[in-house]
This record gives sequence, C-alpha cells and structure tokens, in this order.
Amino acid sequence: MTVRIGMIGPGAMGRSHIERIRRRIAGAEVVAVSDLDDEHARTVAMQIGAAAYPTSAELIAAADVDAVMICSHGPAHRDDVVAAVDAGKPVFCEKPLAPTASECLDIMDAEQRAGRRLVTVGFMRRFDPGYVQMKDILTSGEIGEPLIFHSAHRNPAVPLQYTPDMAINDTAIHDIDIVRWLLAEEVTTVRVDTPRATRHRPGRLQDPLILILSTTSGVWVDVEIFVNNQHAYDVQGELVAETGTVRLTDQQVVERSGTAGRGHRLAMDHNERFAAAFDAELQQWVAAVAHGECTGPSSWDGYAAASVCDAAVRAIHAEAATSVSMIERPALYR
Ligand SMILES: NC(=O)c1ccc[n+]([C@@H]2O[C@H](COP(=O)([O-])OP(=O)(O)OC[C@H]3O[C@@H](n4cnc5c(N)ncnc54)[C@H](O)[C@@H]3O)[C@@H](O)[C@H]2O)c1
Ligand SMILES: O[C@H]1[C@H](O)[C@@H](O)[C@H](O)[C@@H](O)[C@H]1O
Repeated sequence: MTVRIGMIGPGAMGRSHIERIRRRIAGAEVVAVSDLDDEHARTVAMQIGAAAYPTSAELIAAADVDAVMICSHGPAHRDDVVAAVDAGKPVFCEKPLAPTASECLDIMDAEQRAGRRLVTVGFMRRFDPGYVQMKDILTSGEIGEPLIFHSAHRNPAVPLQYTPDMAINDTAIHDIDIVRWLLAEEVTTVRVDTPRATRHRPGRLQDPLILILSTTSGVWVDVEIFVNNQHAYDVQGELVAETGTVRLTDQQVVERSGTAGRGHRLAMDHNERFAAAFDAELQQWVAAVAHGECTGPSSWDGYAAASVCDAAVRAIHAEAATSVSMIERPALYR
C-alpha cells in the first residue's frame, strides 16, 4: 500500500520532508498540500504534482488523503491535529506538538474520544544512531545507574520571528524529550539561568540560556541553549553513570588533514546533523500507518515535554526553580 499524505504547512521543514518522501522513504507519496499562504501551497503543489487545498479542513477531509503531516509553526498545530484525529486520520506532527501543555491536553482528549492513538510527534532525536546507542548502553546496565546528563544545543542563528519563549518550547524541547526518553522517567523541577548574553542575539532575546532539570529519581541535567553561536548546528550530549560515561561524537564519518591541521566540517543545520534520524522517523511512521498502527513519540510525550516547557517559562519569570505539574498518564498512553 502507498500511504497518500496530505501536508499542512510545507515551509522549510515541510519541504525537506517532501524531498525525503520523494527520494528516500518507501511506501508513501505527498498527494495534497495546504498552507496559510495560498499561493505558496499552489506553487509547492505544482512542483510535486499534488493537489493544493485552500484550507487545512478541506485537505483533512479529502478522500484520497490517508494520513496528515503537520509542518506549520507550533502555535497552529493544535487545531489541525485535533481536526485530523476527529476525522480518524493518522497524523505526524512536527515538534512541538503544541507550545503549551494545555493545548496538548486538547489533543489527548481528541485521541481518547477516538479511542485510539493516531498522533506521532516529530521528536527525531530518538532515531539518531548516537542517542540510540547511548540508550542501549544505559539499558544494558553495564555502566550502572545514570547520575548526570549534560546537553548542549547550539544553532548558528535564528530567524527574526523567533520569540524568547521559543528558546524553550521550540529549541530546548528537543533536549527535554531526549532526557525523558533516555532516562525513561519524568522531569520534576526546572530552573533557568541566564549567563552573559551574546552580542549576536537579535532584539531582546536572552541567549544563551541554561536549564537545570531534575528527574523523578534525582538525575541532575544541565541543558545549554545557545541559538546564535554564528558557526554551527552543534548538539552535544554526555551521560554520566555510576561506572562509566557515554558521550555523543559529532557523527562525522571522515576527518581531513591538511596545512590547517586535522578535523572535520561541522553541521550547519538540523537537516545535515539529523539526516539519518529524520529518514528513520518518517520511514517508521509510514510503515506503521500502512499497517493501521501508531508508533513513535506519542501525544503523551508531546504533553510531558510541553509541561516541562511551561515550568521553564514560569521559572524564567520567577527566577527560581519551578515544579513541573502533569496529569496522571491516561491508560491510552501506558
Ligand atoms: N525537528 C526539527 O529539527 C525541526 C526543524 C525545523 C523545524 N521544525 C518544526 O517544523 C515546524 C515548521 O518549521 P519551519 O522551520 O518549516 O517553519 P516555516 O515558517 O519555514 O514553515 C511553516 C509553514 O507553515 C505555514 N503556516 C503557518 N501557519 C499555518 C496555518 N495555521 N495553517 C497552514 N499553514 C500555516 C507557513 O505559511 C509556512 O509555509 C515547526 O513546528 C518547527 O518547530 C522541526
Ligand atoms: O525548529 C528548530 C528545530 O527544531 C531545530 O532542530 C532546533 O535546533 C532549532 O533550535 C529550532 O528552532
């Protein structure tokens, strides 16, 4: 079966997913697109031989759309995810599932009304070979219990429309999700520290930021968010456990030597750094949809990460550690 996908919001991320589906993903094609910007939707549709719909509602209702991909910006996600779930269609939603926990609760309510999981969230780091190996080593028990996790998430620059809260709910949300997934436990408190700000930040953005998280079992986590480092898309992670550590490398396969020394190029964006992870997450989603299943990061994962983001945003304003408040995990997500 070929899964016929309708994509809402084919901007930068959406178009790179379209390319991926066309070139590397088996068993799927994008047959429909819609965008707030009608003309943009028509242009993308013409380029890929798909149909353009003037609204997301019409795209979701289209009879030849088997599944929906939502790649619009975060604040637009909730309404379209709920509409797709209400229509009984599987949805892949780019992160964040929604910028706040309360919007994610609306999505979980829709899934519970439907009586089944239909939503997969694009937390692609879970499919990165480095993080996967780190989790395998931890769960094998060979380095004992986890004690500390150091994470760094650096971008060369962010667009002008990037707001202060996005450092948390658009950027740090990746690190928050990976901590929950790696440690298989929830984050319970958050503190946000604000170091000296870079002169390269646009407007009043606080950059960098340091998040200090603690988890149910007391693992201590620091996350550096630095989104205007001017030189690379640089993601670091180091897990410290009782009898060993595991650290991500830069995942470059070749090293070059010359008059300037020895080294390798640095990734400049998420597509370069997480190419393998994006392919793996989409291939898994397409295969699951084809079999009438739902796998990968769930709405609960989107909700839990957003709950930590909510606490982090409160922590910035309170200038103090803040507790993460979450509902009990509904049976559908156990
Ligand atoms: N996983 C990753 O590493 C990663 C990387 C980049 C972006 N993203 C996520 O992908 C999403 C899109 O990011 P982007 O960089 O492609 O943004 P973008 O601005 O390039 O694209 C967003 C598109 O959505 C459209 N849009 C906005 N509101 C809409 C609405 N209500 N209905 C329909 N279309 C709407 C815009 O017109 C635009 O074409 C965000 O959620 C972002 O967090 C994830
Ligand atoms: O939406 C993007 C994307 O999720 C990238 O992977 C992340 O590094 C950026 O900080 C974020 O703004």
